[in-house]
Amino acid sequence: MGNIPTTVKHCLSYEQLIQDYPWLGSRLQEEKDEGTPVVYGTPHRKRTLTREYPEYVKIIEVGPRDGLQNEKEMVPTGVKIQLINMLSETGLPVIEATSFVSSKWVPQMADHTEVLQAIHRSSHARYPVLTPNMHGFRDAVAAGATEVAVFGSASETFSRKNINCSIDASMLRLEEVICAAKQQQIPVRGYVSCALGCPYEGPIEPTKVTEVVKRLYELGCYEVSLGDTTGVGTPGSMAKMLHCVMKEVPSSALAVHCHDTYGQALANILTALQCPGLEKGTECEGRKQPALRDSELICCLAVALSDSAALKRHGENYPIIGPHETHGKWRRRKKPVQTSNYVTETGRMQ
Ligand SMILES: CC(C)(COP(=O)([O-])OP(=O)([O-])OC[C@H]1O[C@@H](n2cnc3c(N)ncnc32)[C@H](O)[C@@H]1OP(=O)([O-])[O-])[C@@H](O)C(=O)NCCC(=O)NCCSC(=O)C[C@@](C)(O)CC(=O)[O-]
Repeated sequence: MGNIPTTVKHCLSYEQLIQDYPWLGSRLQEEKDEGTPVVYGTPHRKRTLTREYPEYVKIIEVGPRDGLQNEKEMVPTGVKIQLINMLSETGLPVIEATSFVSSKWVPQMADHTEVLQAIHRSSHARYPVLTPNMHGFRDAVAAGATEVAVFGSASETFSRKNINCSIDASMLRLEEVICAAKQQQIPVRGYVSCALGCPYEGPIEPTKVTEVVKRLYELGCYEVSLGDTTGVGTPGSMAKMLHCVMKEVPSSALAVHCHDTYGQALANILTALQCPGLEKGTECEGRKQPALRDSELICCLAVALSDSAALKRHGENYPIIGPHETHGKWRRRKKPVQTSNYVTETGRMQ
């Protein structure tokens, strides 16, 4: 495997994942041997993992947006279009195409309209775009967006740094966007950044994450993606956070978005995949949730696929795009590799 990073090795080989995280392997083996779910942790931190993995994992490709948004060099519009078209050909069901944010804040996404209008839309895929406010929403709809994503944060400081307003103010903005989208029958996804920690505030309480997720869900997001924005999460903090959020928001409306800054993304995703759904008949905000079985768990796993060789064939010398080092920053690999999978986002469980 040479200098291929851990995450890529994990994507290529489940055995490698188990080798690098032996504790996962032993527990999986225990489960297999005993034929029952494993309960671990001290009594007050008990958590049961499901024995089976979901039968279906929805992959949400976010590379063209989250991957490219902080590239130092401007990625030519044609390359972005080519990348999205190639991703569409892989059969991915959802490809986040671009972002209708301010080009003063994120110059890499300034060509959002050209990108959205020029891509070949596959009939089996959806192409959501980020819209932080009504300005962005209107531009996105005018450019032909048929699905949008709004984003908030569980950290007050991150919210101010990222979108220049408090969490409360952002909810008012997002409510406007969600209402306008509803009127036009445009589905809205939500993101909550810093779900497992903030680069400014450090650890974020799962109850705070839950509060913001619940608000977005109640406003009308059909799915809320829990962002480990700087990749500081661990299987332990992921399990704790999900456990808390799932008490208030049905797992069918949740996704996880794991950055691989510290090589933990796959382990965190594995934890999310093992997380049991709500118990049969659980009351959630007065609505009776459907009974869920392990086999009905649906988890999304967004893997940014980048193929430097393919991009080169199209006349652009773009090295492979790597996992985030800090929020939104992608590490440029010293040497391009042939084809890699970088986990950037995951999850919907149902
Ligand atoms: C949210 C804003 C726009 C507020 O930006 P602001 O400066 O506070 O907005 P404003 O309302 O005061 O407007 C200032 C100027 O921006 C313009 N403007 C206002 N809105 C737009 C718009 N939509 N598109 C284009 N222009 C816009 C507006 O027209 C005005 O123009 P001026 O009159 O000065 O010429 C700004 O802070 C912004 O664009 N931030 C970008 C944030 C961003 O893109 N972050 C990265 C994406 S989030 C993420 O990556 C996390 C995620 C989703 O991946 C999950 C995870 O990893 O955790």
